[in-house]
Amino acid sequence: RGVRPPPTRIAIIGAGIGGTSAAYFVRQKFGNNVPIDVFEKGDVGGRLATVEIEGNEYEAGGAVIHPLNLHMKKFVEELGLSARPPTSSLVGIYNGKEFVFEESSWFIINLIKMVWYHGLNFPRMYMWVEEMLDKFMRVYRYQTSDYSFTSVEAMLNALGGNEFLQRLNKTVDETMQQAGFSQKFIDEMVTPVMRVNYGQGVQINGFVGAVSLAGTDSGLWAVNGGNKVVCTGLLYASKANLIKGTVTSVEEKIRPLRTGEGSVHLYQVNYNTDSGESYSQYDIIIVATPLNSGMSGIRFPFSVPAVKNPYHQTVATFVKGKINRSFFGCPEPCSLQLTEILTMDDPNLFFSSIGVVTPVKVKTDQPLRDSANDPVWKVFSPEPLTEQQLGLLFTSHGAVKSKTWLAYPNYHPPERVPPVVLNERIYYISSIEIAASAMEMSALSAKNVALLAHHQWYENTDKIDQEDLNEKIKSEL
Ligand SMILES: CC(C)=CCC/C(C)=C/CC/C(C)=C/CSC[C@H](N)C(=O)O
Repeated sequence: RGVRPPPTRIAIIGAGIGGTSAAYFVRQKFGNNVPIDVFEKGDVGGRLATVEIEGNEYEAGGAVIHPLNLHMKKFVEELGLSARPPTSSLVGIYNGKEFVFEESSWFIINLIKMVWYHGLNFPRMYMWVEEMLDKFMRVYRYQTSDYSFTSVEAMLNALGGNEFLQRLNKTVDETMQQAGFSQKFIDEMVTPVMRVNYGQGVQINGFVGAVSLAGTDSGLWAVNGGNKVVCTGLLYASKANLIKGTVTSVEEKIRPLRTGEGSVHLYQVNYNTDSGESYSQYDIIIVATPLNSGMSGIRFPFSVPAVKNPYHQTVATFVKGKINRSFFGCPEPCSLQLTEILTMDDPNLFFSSIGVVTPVKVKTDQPLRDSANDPVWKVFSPEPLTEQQLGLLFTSHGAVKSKTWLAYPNYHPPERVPPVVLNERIYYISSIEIAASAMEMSALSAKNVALLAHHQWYENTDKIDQEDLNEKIKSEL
């Protein structure tokens, strides 16, 4: 049997972090001669977007990266970009009436407060998250050795066995209660973290809950110039062809071979651009945009399971102004120095968090915070803020800009996980988001899909869905 020729053309739908990292990994795997088309109806970067306020740009979507997110780290290094540390903040937790926790600028005071209010819940939480993170890190070894998975479940199982799989079936509330965390700690500390990171409380699944808690680790960072520059960089490095258009449908086409013997099965991507309707044909299609209702609207010649639920709406509103400290129970003159206010679950609260943000570009000649000027605050809320609500949160304000996102899945365990393989040679990167939506999750799903597409094309089955991978890899070393 001869070696199969490479695919004639590969399509990637979506130029967010999933789609652009797929272009990068597909180029690595399939070589320089395969044409890659990337379709994008909006801006390159997708949900990694910025908002401009008075000449500065601020992260409006995916904002933070964990120090152990190795794909994002490598992209930044290889693209010659640089990291920007997040601004230090003083965090307060607000229950709708008063603060249940106020961070101090003194480490020792925070330590005493934490132990006083929550006993050993804090250190235990860090250990709990670190244990999961340790297992999660196995993915990098698997991928470096070219192993791939045909489903999110198979990947999670290879990383953390049944424990990881079970995280998708229970809420983070149940999971943490069963692990012995106090309900007071879950309500006062865990819920606010879920609300700021995923706009939802502790009813989200235990896996995304742990990822969200990893987002409280120290050393988080972002990309200097904006996280979206990783996407433009990856697209450029992959030498893919960007098609600015909306994909409307994918059709299957059977073309008889010229020799008269047999036929080839191709996929036709139909799309609209400013110059009208068009189509192109491909051997492989990678879908890197959520197919959930109200999102992409692409029609396929088959049904896609588990993508019925719409994504969760989150509005990011940027306000340059003076926060109304008396709204938070501290009438002027008020010594409240908090720069990040997270909230507990309270049906009367119209926002989930409010915090000071700094521009995405590090300017050496400008202090990160400038006391002469009002800071820019980012407010997360489920609905756009009304004038009246802005008036409650700010005593005075200048520029206001907002961005409404369908940001991440509505998490409702037990989760129905969408497939990674939608059909023969059609792959779905965004299925990973039901486990957890984060930049690194999309990047690793993209690498998995690039490996899987390559192995399936060249019928390399010994690199797909291998059992006991952790042990197998150890014996290979
Ligand atoms: C399994 C565990 C504990 C971690 C996996 C590693 C990982 C993906 C860490 C990401 C942590 C992080 C930066 C969380 C922030 S939440 C995502 C947020 N919505 C955003 O994208 O900004």
